[in-house]
Amino acid sequence: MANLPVVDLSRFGSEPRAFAAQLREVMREVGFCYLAGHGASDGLTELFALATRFFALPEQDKAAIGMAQSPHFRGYTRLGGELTGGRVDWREQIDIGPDLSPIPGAQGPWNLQGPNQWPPQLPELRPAVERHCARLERISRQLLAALALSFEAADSHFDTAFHPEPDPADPAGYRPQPATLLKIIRYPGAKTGPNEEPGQGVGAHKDSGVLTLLAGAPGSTGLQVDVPGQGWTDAPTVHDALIVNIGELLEVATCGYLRATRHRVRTPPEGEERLSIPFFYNPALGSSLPTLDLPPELARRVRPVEPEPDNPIFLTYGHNAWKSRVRAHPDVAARWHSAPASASADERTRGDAGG
Ligand SMILES: O=C(O)CCC(=O)C(=O)O
Ligand SMILES: [Fe+2]
Repeated sequence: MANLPVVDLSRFGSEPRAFAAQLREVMREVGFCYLAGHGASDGLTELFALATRFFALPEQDKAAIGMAQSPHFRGYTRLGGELTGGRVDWREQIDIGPDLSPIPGAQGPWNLQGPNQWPPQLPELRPAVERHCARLERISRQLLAALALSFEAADSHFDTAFHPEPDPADPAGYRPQPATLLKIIRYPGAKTGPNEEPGQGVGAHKDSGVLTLLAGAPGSTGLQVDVPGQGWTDAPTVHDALIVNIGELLEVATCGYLRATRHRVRTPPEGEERLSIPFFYNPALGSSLPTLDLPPELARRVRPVEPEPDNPIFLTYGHNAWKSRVRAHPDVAARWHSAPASASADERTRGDAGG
């Protein structure tokens, strides 16, 4: 049963305008949908099987690739090792990004470029992740092309933010490419008392980037979406569908026409677990998403981007991601980076972070 709208990507080829308009309105009204017809299901069974094997490894093997060892916020985070909204999340996870060399002498957000940490016990993991990420990157590009079209912009409108030309002002060693992030996550079940709310798997948040494509393992429960006008709504895994939502930067780039919607994961019941693999499609670290010039009939329907003074949005992707990473993993920040989440000229006045 799908509690969120369903859109079918296979329609984009045959009826691009109709598909694009449907996606735009769904991402305006709800900010979340199930995506069918995406063709990326094949690798997921294998990836979830590898995830199960990874999480079953002894604690010391998982700790051997602990994020605390990575100035680039890559690797394993143990249960309770992450915060959202200042509260502990009850999940364990591996964070994986583009596997690149660090930028020599990097400051602040430039530290987000760097190598991953892979578990030596599972040599199959890296190729499986890389295949999955390549597929999801193609799907993300299609979705952004559709959204651009739906606002009467060129389908390539957003591409420069993801694949910018090298700029002489960039730090030496910076590789401009999409700063994607894949998380492989396990939420263990826990007992709740008769009048107790389930615990915080991950606290309520909006994603800080552009697009998120989430795969849940079959039967996994616990994801909830704060659907406007409806409140917290369960978003169970639907066979062969990805869950897609937009992040803060796309809300800003569409002047609030599209909506970044809050979501959370509640701890599953005792004896169950949730496995999920979200893929975050983000611009290059040094890029910001170009704002769309909305056609007049759509411009009349924009909404102000809600101000959230505690949580500014930084338009340059690297700054916005740095804010979220430093908040979510203060131990990593304290060990490697003395600088706080950097304020800069491109600060906006709204936002919430997580993911
Ligand atoms: O695990 C999930 O299903 C959701 C994860 C999430 O929202 C996030 O990491 O940003
Ligand atoms: Fe999220």
